[in-house]
Amino acid sequence: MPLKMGVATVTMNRPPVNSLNTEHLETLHRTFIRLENEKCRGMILTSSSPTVFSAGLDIREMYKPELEKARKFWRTLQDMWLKLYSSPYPTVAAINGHAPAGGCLLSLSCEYRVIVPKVRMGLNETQLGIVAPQWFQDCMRNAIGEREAEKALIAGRMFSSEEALKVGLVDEIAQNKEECIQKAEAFLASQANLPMLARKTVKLGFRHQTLSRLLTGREADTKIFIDYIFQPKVQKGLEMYLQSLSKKAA
Ligand SMILES: CCCC/C=C\CC(=O)SCCNC(=O)CCNC(=O)[C@H](O)C(C)(C)COP(=O)(O)OP(=O)(O)OC[C@H]1O[C@@H](n2cnc3c(N)ncnc32)[C@H](O)[C@@H]1OP(=O)(O)O
Repeated sequence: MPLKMGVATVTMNRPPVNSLNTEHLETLHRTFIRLENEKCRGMILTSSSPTVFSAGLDIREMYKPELEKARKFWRTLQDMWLKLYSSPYPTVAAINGHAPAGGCLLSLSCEYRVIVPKVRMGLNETQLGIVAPQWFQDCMRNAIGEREAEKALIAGRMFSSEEALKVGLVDEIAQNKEECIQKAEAFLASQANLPMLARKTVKLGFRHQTLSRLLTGREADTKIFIDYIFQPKVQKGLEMYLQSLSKKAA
C-alpha cells in the first residue's frame, strides 16, 4: 500500500479473481482502519489482476459452511464495508477488470469510479438465486437512482463499461489501467484543496441513512444471511454455480 503525497493505492491481490473470503475482507478492513489512523488524504482501490477487479464474495465461504464461520464471514464483510463507506478520506475505485456482486459493492462504496473498456460490473445476485442485501441495494440506488436500481437489481444485470457510464454507475472510462489510475489521481487532486472537515461532514451526511440502516440492524442482517444460505435449495444453487465456474476453467 504505497502512500504518495498522502494518497494510498490499495491493490487487491488474491489470485486468481480477488474473491472476498474472510481473510481477504479482514485485510481490507485493517487497511482502511490504518489509512484513517494515518490521516490519509485519499485512496485508490484497484486490483493486481489484469482482467478482474473482484469476483465478489468467495462463494466457497457460503457453500456448506460451518455456522460460526459463516457468521464471522458476514460480520467481517459488514465491518469492512462500514469502514470503507464511511471513510473520512476521498476514495476512488479504479475498476481495471470485471466487478460482479461484492466486487461491484466495493466500487460502489467508493466516491468516484473509473472503469476500463470491455469489462462488466453489476449486482448479479438474482441470477445466482441469492438476494443482494438491503445495504448492497442502497449503494446501487444511491449511485444510479431508484428506477434504474430497481430494474438492475431485479434482473441481476451486469453492465458493460459503456452501459455503466451511461447509467451513472461509473464516472469515467479510461483506455487502460494506467489511465484509470491517472484519472483516479486527478479526481483526488481535485479534492485536495477542499477543507477536509467540511468535505467529510457532507459525505457522511449523504451516507448517513444507508450506514445507519445497517448499523441499527446488523444482527438482523446477519440472521437473514444465515437463514438464507442454509436453505437446501440455495445450497444446491451455489453448488451448481460453483460447478459451472469450474467447468468453464476445465
Ligand atoms: C444472501 C447472500 C448475499 C450475498 C451477496 C453477495 C454475493 C456475491 O458477491 S456472490 C459472488 C458473485 N460472483 C460472481 O458471480 C462472479 C463469478 N465469477 C465470474 O463470473 C468469473 O470468475 C469472472 C468474470 C470474475 C472471471 O472470469 P475468469 O477470469 O474467466 O475466471 P474463472 O471464471 O475461470 O475463475 C477462475 C477461478 O476462480 C473461481 N471463482 C470465480 N469467481 C469466484 C467466486 N466469486 N468465489 C469463489 N471462486 C470463484 C472459479 O471457480 C475458478 O476456480 P478454479 O476452477 O478452481 O480455477
